[in-house]
Amino acid sequence: MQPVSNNTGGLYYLDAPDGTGKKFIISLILATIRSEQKIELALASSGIAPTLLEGGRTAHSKTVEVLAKLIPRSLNYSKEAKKPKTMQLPQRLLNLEANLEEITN
Ligand SMILES: Nc1ncnc2c1ncn2[C@@H]1O[C@H](COP(=O)(O)OP(=O)(O)OP(=O)(O)O)[C@@H](O)[C@H]1O
Repeated sequence: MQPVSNNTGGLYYLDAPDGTGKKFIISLILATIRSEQKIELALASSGIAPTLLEGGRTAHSKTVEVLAKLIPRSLNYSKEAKKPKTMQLPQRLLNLEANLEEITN
């Protein structure tokens, strides 16, 4: 939770044998972030994984479209400074099914 609290972000890979609590720990992370009224998107590349978590979504072109709309709207431009004053982005884009190839590329 430290990278979320400190807004530092990061890439973390959770790998463990079947039935050892991966979904359990991800659900806890999701619930904790959402309880702080922060934005969390849980994404997966295939159909079944996102259905296992609260608010999970399949990461496909529709998701990218939604993000593209969401990001400019979340910018609050200062007319004088001509640069973004505040930017509210999801605290975490949680990819539920990243494989090693996707991570290393
Ligand atoms: N820390 C925990 N305390 C109590 N129960 C737990 C804990 N972690 C996991 N469990 C329970 O163990 C079972 C398996 O956990 P979970 O489904 O999260 O594992 P998984 O690693 O995601 O499984 P899979 O690899 O099959 O998808 C669930 O019934 C879950 O509620």
